[in-house]
Amino acid sequence: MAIVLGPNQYGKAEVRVVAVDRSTPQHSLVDLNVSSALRGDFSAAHLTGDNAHVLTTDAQKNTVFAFARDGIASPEAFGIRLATHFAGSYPWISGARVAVESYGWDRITVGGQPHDHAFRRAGAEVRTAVVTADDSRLHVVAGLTDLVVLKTTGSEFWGFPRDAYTTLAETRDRILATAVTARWRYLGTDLDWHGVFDTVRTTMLEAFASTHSLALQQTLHAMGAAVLETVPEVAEVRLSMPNKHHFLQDLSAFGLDNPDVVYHADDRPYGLIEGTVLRDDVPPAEVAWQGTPGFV
Ligand SMILES: O=c1[nH]c(=O)c2[nH]c(=O)[nH]c2[nH]1
Repeated sequence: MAIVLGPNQYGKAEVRVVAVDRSTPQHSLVDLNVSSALRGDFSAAHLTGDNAHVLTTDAQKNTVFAFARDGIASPEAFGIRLATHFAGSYPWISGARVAVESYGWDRITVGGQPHDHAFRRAGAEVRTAVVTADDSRLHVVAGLTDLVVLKTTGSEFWGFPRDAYTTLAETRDRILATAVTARWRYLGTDLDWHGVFDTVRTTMLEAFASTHSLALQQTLHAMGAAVLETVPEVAEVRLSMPNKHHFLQDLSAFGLDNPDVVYHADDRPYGLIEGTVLRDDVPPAEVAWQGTPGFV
């Protein structure tokens, strides 16, 4: 038996960089969490500790800060800049993946006016971009995590088989709530990144709201399909959607009725509905998805 070195990569994870634009009295800020990972011939470092091929993770971190000095146009553009730079930096580096998380900040309003330089975190939702430079091809997968949505009607769930352990009552009207985690792969690498992101996000929200849901699975498909119909630059959409159950609370112990008014929002367990919606005329690009956890 021989022991061989298998696939490997290395980089700096979770570089937290905040860039402030002070070019006008109304400041703006970009708040990112950037992770880089390099692939290539790093066998000597693993086998003998010879670091001649190791572009240090410290230098990777420094590159993130240095590139931020020129401005961070968008998570996608910043990721493309970094991934292209790393992949081209030494002959033995064959590819790079740069993952960017972007945290939103809204202006605080004071007396009804948006403040020039005071902000509050925009909630749990995170915008993401993963750029993979591989064999001189670039792949961009954008997305969002924890877009929490709820509708108070327009959701049914019935017609499921009843085995020995099925107790769930059929319902023709229920609360539907989820925290959308979505990733979508672009066909282009030179797009209006903010504009196309906003279109995808709005399209998913509108599809969630306007689809009369017979199952969260159906809603998931409708959201992905709406994105593909609306945005030709998107090749595939992967969605992970927990079913955040809301159970009608029994108030009879207090002599009260409960005509669909008071619910218990349960946090666990939750149904987890995941799926991919894709065009059938576009070649797959699995390399673009490597390292994206939690998606089928
Ligand atoms: O939309 C739903 N899909 C399911 O698969 C499921 N299973 C369940 O218990 N409730 C629901 N709701």
